[in-house]
Amino acid sequence: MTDGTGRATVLTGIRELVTNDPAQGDLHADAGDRLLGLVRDAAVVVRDGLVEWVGPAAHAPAADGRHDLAGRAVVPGFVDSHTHLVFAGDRSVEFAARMTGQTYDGGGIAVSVAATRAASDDELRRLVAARVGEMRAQGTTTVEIKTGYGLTVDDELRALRLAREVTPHTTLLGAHVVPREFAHDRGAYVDLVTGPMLDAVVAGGGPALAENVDVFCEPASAHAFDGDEARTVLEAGRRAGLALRVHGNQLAPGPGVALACELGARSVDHCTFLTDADVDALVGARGTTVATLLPGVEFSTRSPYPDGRRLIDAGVDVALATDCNPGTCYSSSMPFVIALAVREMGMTPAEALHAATAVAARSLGLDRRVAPGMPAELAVLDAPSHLHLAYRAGVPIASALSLPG
Ligand SMILES: N=CN[C@@H](CCC(=O)O)C(=O)O
Ligand SMILES: [Zn+2]
Repeated sequence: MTDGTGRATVLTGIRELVTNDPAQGDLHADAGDRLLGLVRDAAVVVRDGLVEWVGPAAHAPAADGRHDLAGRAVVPGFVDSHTHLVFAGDRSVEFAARMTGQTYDGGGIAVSVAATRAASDDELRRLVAARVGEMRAQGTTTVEIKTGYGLTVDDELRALRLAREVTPHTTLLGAHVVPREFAHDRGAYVDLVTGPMLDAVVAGGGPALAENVDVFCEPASAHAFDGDEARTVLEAGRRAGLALRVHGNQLAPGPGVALACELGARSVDHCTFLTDADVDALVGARGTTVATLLPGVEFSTRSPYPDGRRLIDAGVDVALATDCNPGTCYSSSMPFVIALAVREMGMTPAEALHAATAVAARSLGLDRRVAPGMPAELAVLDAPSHLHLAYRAGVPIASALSLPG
């Protein structure tokens, strides 16, 4: 949306505009419309990639150019706050085996590690660009990318550099699993991650290659990290100046959620198996720690879906993301995730869209409102309202909005 010309473009013909800004919405509207700051028959003025004006079309100011959306809905661009896009190789056979009853335990990650280590920079660059393009074509305008398929200092740094070519929102996931070569000395691998690997990520005095550090905390998997190991990784990441994220409670109840809340992580992701105490911890961490639900994973691993309704009713901040990765969910589609959240997790269409934009953004330290001064990160729906995201599941109605140059 940035043309850098100083010219203002007015977007017209917007049947429904979702702003995520309650100040924009109608105070007498229903709860969902208020949550979304919904404006009907709206206009938006954009200049140099920033929103300059938002409101009813009847009051739109004059602009240098005009872009007519012909009755479509416009929503904030989706924020995919949990992905693992830097990988090579194919694990479709593992997916097919799961569909006939095999369970997921993280063991297949080693297959992606081997293929990713063997790939050239150019091959990985091409794969990442194709995946980001696929996301943009489905309405995602912001993406977080984790490492985790390198698991050596050099391979993890390479993944971070490649990720940084497409997004500033990068996450070191050196503690994804214990690589095979360290299987008999897990402690030495935790030492590598918390020592030389983190040092290399923040070396040089400039901005770190990663914004966040993450850990797959899952005592139910021999491959992932237990609570003590996860705490060691997260505390080292925090000392290095990184924000914290956690893969927690994906395969079974465990310490991941409690640890994330205790340490003030920005997000704890998956949250598939939660105890009452975990829900209480998430309620207590509201405003700091977001529960990021990844229903594409439950779909692709034949697992029970987390109870989004229960979390929202309890007052937890709930975000949605794809977790696009070769093992547990090779889908880049935020509309698919929204449809699953509505169909399978008891979330309303408004709550799901808010979770996929405003709350996911907050988990990255961002603000995803459509309001004056904000980046014009918008998605257009080939439909008259946001309800169609779940209603027309599987139909490619969403795309990132690009203004004609
Ligand atoms: N659970 C850990 N990591 C990924 C899966 C990685 C893989 O299987 O390749 C996830 O978020 O689900
Ligand atoms: Zn993940």
